[in-house]
Amino acid sequence: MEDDKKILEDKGFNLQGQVVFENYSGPDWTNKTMDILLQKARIMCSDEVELYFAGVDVTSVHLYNPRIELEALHTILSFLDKALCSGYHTINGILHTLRELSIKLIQELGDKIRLETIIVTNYSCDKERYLLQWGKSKGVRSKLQVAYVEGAGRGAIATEDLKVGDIALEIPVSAIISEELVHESDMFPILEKIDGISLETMMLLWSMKEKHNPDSKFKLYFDALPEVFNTGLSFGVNAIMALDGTLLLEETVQAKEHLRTQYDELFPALCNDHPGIFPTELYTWDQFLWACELWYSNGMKVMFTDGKLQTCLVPIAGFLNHSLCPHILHYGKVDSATNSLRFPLSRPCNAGEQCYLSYGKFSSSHLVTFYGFLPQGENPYDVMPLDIDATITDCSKDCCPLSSWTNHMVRGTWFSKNPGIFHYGLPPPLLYHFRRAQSPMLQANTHENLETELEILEALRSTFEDMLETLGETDLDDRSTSWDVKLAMEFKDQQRRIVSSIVTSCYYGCKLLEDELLKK
Ligand SMILES: C[S@@+](CC[C@H](N)C(=O)[O-])C[C@H]1O[C@@H](n2cnc3c(N)ncnc32)[C@H](O)[C@@H]1O
Repeated sequence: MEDDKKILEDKGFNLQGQVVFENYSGPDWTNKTMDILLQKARIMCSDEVELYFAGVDVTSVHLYNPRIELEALHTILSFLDKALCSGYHTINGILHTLRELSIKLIQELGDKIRLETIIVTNYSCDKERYLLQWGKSKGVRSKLQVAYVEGAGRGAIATEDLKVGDIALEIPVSAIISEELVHESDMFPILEKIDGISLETMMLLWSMKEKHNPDSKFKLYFDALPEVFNTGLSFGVNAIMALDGTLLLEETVQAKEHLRTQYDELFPALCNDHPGIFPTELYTWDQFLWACELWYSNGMKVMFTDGKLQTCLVPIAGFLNHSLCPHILHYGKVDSATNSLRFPLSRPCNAGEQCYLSYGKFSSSHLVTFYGFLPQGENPYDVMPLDIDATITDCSKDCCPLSSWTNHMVRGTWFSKNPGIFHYGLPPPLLYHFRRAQSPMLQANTHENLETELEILEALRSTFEDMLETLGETDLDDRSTSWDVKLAMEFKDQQRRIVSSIVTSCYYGCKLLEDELLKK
């Protein structure tokens, strides 16, 4: 993030800087102060993708990414809470007023982005209820219940109105499936002798057998797992063919090949050498793939109190679905006071509403491959990497913050607020790269360079038009087919929409430039 820091400093933002409250009087003081705090916090919470698309205009970051807005408001709230706890008594009133305003803004943001959850009523949730009861007996505290929700399997529904900071779910470490279990198992002495095998793979092999163990401590957890996962790793030939023209085709094929190689390295050898511990019928390729999908779609990174980060399966928390602007943003660190994993709310969730988690800042291609779904709403992390030789501008690294980006990408131009001349809704570092490539001595975007601009935009338009052609037309006849073809086609539609937005933006950009040139 060194480059990002540089961009911030160039904009006059000092991340380490103290917040100084000045002139706390006047009717609009609270709103103005909140604006200043938000500008800082948005930048602090921005990731490389947002900073790339914002270019030097980092203050615009929040407009298109509600998740960053939520993180920023949350950062402010934590800062105010800390300040209130540390007892700056003279300004307590001000801090409280700002705190109330942050809570109000978080509430308003939640209302704006609320997703409707349709609960499917004709599904019994017996297995899930048994698991919740088991959890309670193990010390799990939950303000969530499980229901079948349209389009996402099971989901977690708030049983009461939950406020910012409330703990929706608390799981004691003893109810988490972690490495400890594989260490204690009879497989460990065999597995630890295998060269290069990771603890994650050991856990995966352990879970394949434990799933069938009638005496397992986690039996109710395994019983409540889906029989199939329907991720991109299970795509059939037709779905893979439907991905033709997208990068996801190669990604899914490679991911599956990688897993197949891993399986072939272990089996049938382990079953032949240790049939008592690795029974052949439990270690088929299909069951291996099921376990991979389980760990990819349900595994959670957990930081334990000894500082070790492990991928774990967390019963009950595994019912939480993902959202682009979730209720639960910060989780995954075991609380040392309670020795439990807590899931606190970053935005309110009303009783009966589905409570969402963030799985991470993932692109749709990642979510399709490893989780098997496309999130609702516009995903700001849906970026297409561009294979561009960025070394042309490398020599000018220090002159302009835009030159520091070496990996270029695009996303839907609807995320940009600036379709105007010299911007065209396209990422500023990408345009900068092409400008420098065309005319290395270029100092600024001026009307002298209109011809160069036009050449760049025409070249970009032609590249993305070719890409659109490669993606082909939507085949509406295939809509009623299997889940995998449907998902692959929805993904491709989304890719088409992104590319098409870029073509349209280039087209309008060219028009703007032609009009300007006529005026000259
Ligand atoms: C950790 S599990 C969540 C619980 C899951 N729905 C279930 O029934 O077991 C992750 C899986 O839930 C589904 N999922 C999560 N978020 C989703 C969303 N926003 N839309 C559709 N499916 C989602 C995907 O199938 C994903 O692989």
